[in-house]
Amino acid sequence: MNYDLFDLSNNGDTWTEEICKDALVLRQFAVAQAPELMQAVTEVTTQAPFRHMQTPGGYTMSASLSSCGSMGWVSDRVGYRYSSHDPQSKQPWPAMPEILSKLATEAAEAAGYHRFYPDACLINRYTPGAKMSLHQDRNERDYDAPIVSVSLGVPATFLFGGMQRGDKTIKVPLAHGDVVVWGGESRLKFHGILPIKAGYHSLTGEDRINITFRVAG
Ligand SMILES: O=C(O)CCC(=O)C(=O)O
Ligand SMILES: [Fe+2]
Repeated sequence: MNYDLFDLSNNGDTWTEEICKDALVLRQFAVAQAPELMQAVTEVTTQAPFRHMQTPGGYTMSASLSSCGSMGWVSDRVGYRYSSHDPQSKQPWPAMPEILSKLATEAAEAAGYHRFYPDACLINRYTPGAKMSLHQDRNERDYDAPIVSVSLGVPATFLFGGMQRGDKTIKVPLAHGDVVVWGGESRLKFHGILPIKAGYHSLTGEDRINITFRVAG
């Protein structure tokens, strides 16, 4: 099997696994709060609905997305970037609900990153078959802050690679409530999501929801 992450700690309900240096999975870290997190996601996406963005290369992303916080990630024919406004509504992105920012700060702390205060929260929705190709998160202004990424609903296989697109990848199964935190030497590593298999979760239906926190600057 290609999956044997090193178990760093185990507190019974939640445990921590290392993908590689400076990349951790906090298993089940967000399970207890998941219903409230989903409620916050629904509040955000009522104001800024999920949409499929265009890539600079002219493709349409299979995951649909929304954002909250002072900066939101956008993609169009011009490129990838952060914007203070939702290009669809021309309004500022919805404020980041406290339950989301607090969870992000706590998860970062649990992974050893102190004082992580994200200004950008990207929400990805994957329906069956949707995926995210290997990419680096590199539109943020500085790379000192980690990325905190929360999985809800239907499971996924996360690919985590190296500094080059062609580097070998590790397959990491992500379940409802798992949180991945990567920073330091892993901050710019390529990662992606394999096509989501058909499934069902009582909180999200057929979807997988991913909430990704960054300091965009
Ligand atoms: O859905 C995920 O778990 C990863 C999302 C991601 O890599 C991103 O939004 O940049
Ligand atoms: Fe990413």
